[in-house]
Amino acid sequence: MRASQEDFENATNQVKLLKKDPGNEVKLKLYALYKQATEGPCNVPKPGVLDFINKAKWDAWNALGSLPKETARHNYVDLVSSLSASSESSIQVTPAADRKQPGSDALVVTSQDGITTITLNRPDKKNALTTQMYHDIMLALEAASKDDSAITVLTGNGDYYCSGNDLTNFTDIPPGGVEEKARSGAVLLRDFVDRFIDFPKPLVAVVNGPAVGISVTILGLFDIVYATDRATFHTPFSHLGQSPEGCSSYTFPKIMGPSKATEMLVFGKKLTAREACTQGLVTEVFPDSTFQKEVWVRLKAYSKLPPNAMRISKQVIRNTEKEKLHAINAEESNILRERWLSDECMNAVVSFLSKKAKL
Ligand SMILES: CCCCCCCCCCC/C=C/C(=O)SCCNC(=O)CCNC(=O)[C@H](O)C(C)(C)COP(=O)(O)OP(=O)(O)OC[C@H]1O[C@@H](n2cnc3c(N)ncnc32)[C@H](O)[C@@H]1OP(=O)(O)O
Repeated sequence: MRASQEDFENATNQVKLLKKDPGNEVKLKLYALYKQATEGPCNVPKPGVLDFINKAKWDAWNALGSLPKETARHNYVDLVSSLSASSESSIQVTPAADRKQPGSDALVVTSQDGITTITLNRPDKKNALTTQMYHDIMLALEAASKDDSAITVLTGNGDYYCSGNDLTNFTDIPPGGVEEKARSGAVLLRDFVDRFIDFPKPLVAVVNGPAVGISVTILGLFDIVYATDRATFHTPFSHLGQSPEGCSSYTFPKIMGPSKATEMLVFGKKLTAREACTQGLVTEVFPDSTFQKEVWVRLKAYSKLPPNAMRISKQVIRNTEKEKLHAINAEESNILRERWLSDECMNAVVSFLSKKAKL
């Protein structure tokens, strides 16, 4: 049965209500079908190669060739209804019954033995952080701060801990354009980092493999960092035309001294786990073969200590710096907002997305 104009209009409204970001590939498909359904075959000039967002949109629309408007309308309605059926948050929570239930599984939260564990779960993308995941991590931290666990852990599934910001986050441009995107990205970054600054209980990173970008910089806000000897720590901000975040412009010089911090944050020097431990960013390194076993035995023992005493002691250690950290976070986020609009940053993202460059 063909979709009516009314079905089509309902579907365009339904898209705005999707709870889960369907991802850039699907959004491009929706865009292309919408344009084809309303305007027919692609009829605008091809954008320049550096205008990669509009070029991706143009490519998607142009790829539909001479598909009839009616068929495009029908395919659009079908696609939206399949998305609505599966639209939930990307946070998966087990076994605590009172938490939000899963739709997809990019983030898994478990609570056991007095430990709430937040696991990045996109191993095929090296646990790169999508916009949805930033939001879900904030929700998970909020819930963990109030649950009855004593300790909260962040870790990754698969061979990577986290490859940092998902670079395809840059391709999803709102109607307000790139300036609007950079503005909302900076707000998201600031909110995200604020949650780590304010987190009230002992926060532990279990670094199960290489860590990149923001997953490294926020380590300065964790109370303990355990790493496998396979882990590396890489902040290639200059390579990406970007600048440090996660309060690392303050925490790294404080932890390792300004010149070692400069090697990492300005020159993008990648540290091994042992180097990171020597420099104080990592608390302890374990052989990969016994990493999980040793770390979890240790954490289970810690989680049996009186939770209120641990919480209060953490706050005594951290609270004196909180105000300063919030100010630094605000400043770093502002500076990054401008960096994201620079040619240096755009070119680096284009290179990665066109598979020309990796770190
Ligand atoms: C204005 C926009 C604002 C947006 C929202 C802002 C929110 C806050 C932002 C905070 C600022 C953060 C900064 C950072 O984190 S900078 C660091 C960014 N990360 C990178 O540059 C890493 C890029 N990835 C790589 O160089 C390599 O993939 C890597 C060395 C990590 C692994 O190489 P390897 O050869 O082992 O594996 P593959 O490259 O084949 O990777 C497997 C698949 O995973 C995809 N992948 C990996 N990392 C990312 C990533 N960061 N973003 C997107 N996709 C990633 C990779 O493309 C492969 O996918 P396919 O199998 O589909 O090809």
